[in-house]
Amino acid sequence: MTRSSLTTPPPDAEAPKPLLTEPTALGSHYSRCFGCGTDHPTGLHLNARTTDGSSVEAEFVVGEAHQGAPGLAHGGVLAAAMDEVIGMSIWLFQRPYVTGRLETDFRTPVPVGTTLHLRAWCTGISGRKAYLEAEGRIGGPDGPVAVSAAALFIEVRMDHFAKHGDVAAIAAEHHDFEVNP
Ligand SMILES: CCCCC/C=C\C/C=C\C/C=C\C/C=C\CCCC(=O)SCCNC(=O)CCNC(=O)[C@H](O)C(C)(C)COP(=O)(O)OP(=O)(O)OC[C@H]1O[C@@H](n2cnc3c(N)ncnc32)[C@H](O)[C@@H]1OP(=O)(O)O
Repeated sequence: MTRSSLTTPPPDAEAPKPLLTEPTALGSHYSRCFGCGTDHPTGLHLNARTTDGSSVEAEFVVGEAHQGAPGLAHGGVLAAAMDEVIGMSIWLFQRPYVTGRLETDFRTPVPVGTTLHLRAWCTGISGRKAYLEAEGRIGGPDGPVAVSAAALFIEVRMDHFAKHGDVAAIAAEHHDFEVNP
């Protein structure tokens, strides 16, 4: 993976402490999310889980709706898969983050019909900044890496989503979320 200094953890970065100790299915954080929403008609439908509390695994089956060149996955869709699985891997620590920067390496073409085996993990946290990496392998979980990514996520307050997003949709799905805490 080629990554810039912006997505490389500084020397003072700390490893996050796992909260989950049992294998756990993570589910969708929002039914209409392009990455994980079960109600999204053409989304990625990632169904992620963790086995160790500090990394996430999921599969993405590249469909007709995800093409760029005929018969091949669109690079932006592959980047979205990286973004989503990385977002899930930092959500493991139950603090809200958003993507600040996402760097993606496209190593091999990914044909429609391919199952991409995704994995993401955190390489360090420093203040509000979380440093993360992800990869997508083809042919199996240990197959060749087709796409890889490094990211900088920034911790936000929960009201970030209410302030900038759809409060009614949040209220409908996140009953434990206080719009005006
Ligand atoms: C309750 C309903 C909500 C439910 C969701 C809740 C939680 C999440 C739940 C589940 C998650 C599960 C799955 C994951 C889901 C999705 C994955 C995809 C995630 C996304 O797809 S999310 C959408 C795309 N994302 C954005 O929509 C961000 C837009 N943006 C901003 O909202 C601001 O830009 C923000 C907040 C990032 C920063 O703004 P800010 O004002 O708070 O802070 P500031 O600018 O001071 O930055 C602080 C320090 O970060 C450095 N920094 C910032 N950006 C940088 C960059 N790009 N490169 C290098 N360094 C950067 C600064 O240089 C400074 O560094 P220093 O402290 O050293 O000076």
